[in-house]
Amino acid sequence: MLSIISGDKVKLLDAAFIKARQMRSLDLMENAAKAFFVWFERMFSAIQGEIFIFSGPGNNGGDGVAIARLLAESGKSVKLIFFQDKEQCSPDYQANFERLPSKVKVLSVLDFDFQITENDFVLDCIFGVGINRPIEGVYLEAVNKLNHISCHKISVDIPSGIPSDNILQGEAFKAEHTLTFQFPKFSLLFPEHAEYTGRIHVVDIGIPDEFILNFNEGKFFLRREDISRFHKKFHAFSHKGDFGRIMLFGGSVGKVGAMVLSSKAALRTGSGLVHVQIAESERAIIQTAVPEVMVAGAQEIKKLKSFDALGIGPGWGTEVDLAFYCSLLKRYHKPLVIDADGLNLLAKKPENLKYVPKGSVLTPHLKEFQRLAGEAKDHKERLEKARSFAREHGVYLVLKGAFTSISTPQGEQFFNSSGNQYMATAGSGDVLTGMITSFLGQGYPPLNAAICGVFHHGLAGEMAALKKRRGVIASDIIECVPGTFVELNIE
Ligand SMILES: NC(=O)C1=CN([C@@H]2O[C@H](COP(=O)(O)OP(=O)(O)OC[C@H]3O[C@@H](n4cnc5c(N)ncnc54)[C@H](O)[C@@H]3O)[C@@H](O)[C@H]2O)[C@H](O)CC1
Ligand SMILES: [K+]
Repeated sequence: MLSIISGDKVKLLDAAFIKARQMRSLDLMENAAKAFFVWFERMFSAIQGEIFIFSGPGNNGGDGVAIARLLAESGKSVKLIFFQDKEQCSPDYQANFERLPSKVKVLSVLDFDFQITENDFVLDCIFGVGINRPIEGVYLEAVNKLNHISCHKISVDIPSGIPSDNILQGEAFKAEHTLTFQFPKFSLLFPEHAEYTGRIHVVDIGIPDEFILNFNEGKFFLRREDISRFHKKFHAFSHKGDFGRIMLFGGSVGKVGAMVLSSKAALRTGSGLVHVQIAESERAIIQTAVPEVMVAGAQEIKKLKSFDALGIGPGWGTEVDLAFYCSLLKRYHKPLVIDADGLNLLAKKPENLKYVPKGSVLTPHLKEFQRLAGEAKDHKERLEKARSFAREHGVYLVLKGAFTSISTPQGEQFFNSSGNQYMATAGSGDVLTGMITSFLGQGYPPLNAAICGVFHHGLAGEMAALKKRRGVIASDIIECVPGTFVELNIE
């Protein structure tokens, strides 16, 4: 799992690593440039056009100079555009400048005519994590011009202008791809920056994760290779009971589809037995749509404790009897999952939050979270609120969106990397509720259930989008859930 550390710690990390390995900072810059080069060759194998590298005065600019050398040596046509005289640039920038082959054309931004065409590439190496104020003057002018040119655009480490841990003030370079070193910089995960970052790629520059862990501030980035360790292993002698008995509450009149999706998703995630508690009049619908599901009667509701997990909220409506809801929360002492109207009802009467069993998983989207925790001025503040909320109420808070975050009662935050924009479709959240409840019912600790639920849900969305793109609907995501276990090699 990658640790996400703040920009001002990156310098400390580099210094400590260089010292421990007895290497030079220049060598680390070379690693970064090589990592870029390898990625670039893989992504854009048959490039036509020229490569324009815009290099600022710091080490981000230094990366750009080293990249210029590697690309030129591999036969590409490269122009390096600088902003400051060499003497005013960082020592590693200067050292790389000395090593530039003569075939790299070097010119000042003041002399550059910005004649860049569609097939050309612009590499943005103006500022990295060392940016300490909004860009202005020649930098702003160049960024504005580049933002109006149509060509391939790649930011190195972070789009220039965006601070590594804060919301952008002013303007920044708009990239099609951002190749970030070692771990995604925190601000790359903010929705406010989506139009600047383009697709985000993380490349290793040789600093082991365990080393970075020393600088960790409780933020982690979840990738495909991290997921199997959060899974439980089942064996040939496992029986239906081991896969859990769960009960889902929701599906008011006209919204029974939410329960169809949640219950189907739970079954596809591996639940042994799924009961649903829905409006009387809607029973026939669910039993026709999902014959594997059982409808709960008064008996089951009485024996709530015999269920391994509960999922509350999809399509429940806000007319639910609050006394009934509170009695569920009070009578059930194990972690459960709350979504949609289950959350809206808590937002209406926040005093009932105290009845939510500790360790439960709450899965609001941004609007539902706002109802629960109040307005936030930006995503950074929203994530802070999510962290405090999880701590204060002793729950796992899954804040849904791109890079869904999971905040823990201990104050950690995990950011998910799977999924895509096509999952923003009706019922997608109901699917996630079913999946997390299913994992919880299979005996996963709540954090593991949340992590596996969120990652597999996103991966299923990616698989569904391969053939359907914006035509993906929630049922397609469910159909792809079993394939995610195959894809990640989970038994
Ligand atoms: N471990 C790694 O991830 C490595 C990353 N590398 C790269 O180095 C940069 C960070 O380099 P640094 O020199 O600290 O910062 P910058 O290049 O971003 O530039 C700082 C430079 O610019 C001045 N400055 C800051 N803001 C402004 C502004 N708005 N206008 C004008 N000037 C500004 C500041 O005073 C400094 O002089 C990282 O992102 C990676 O790309 C290394 O290559 C190796 C390891
Ligand atoms: K940059």
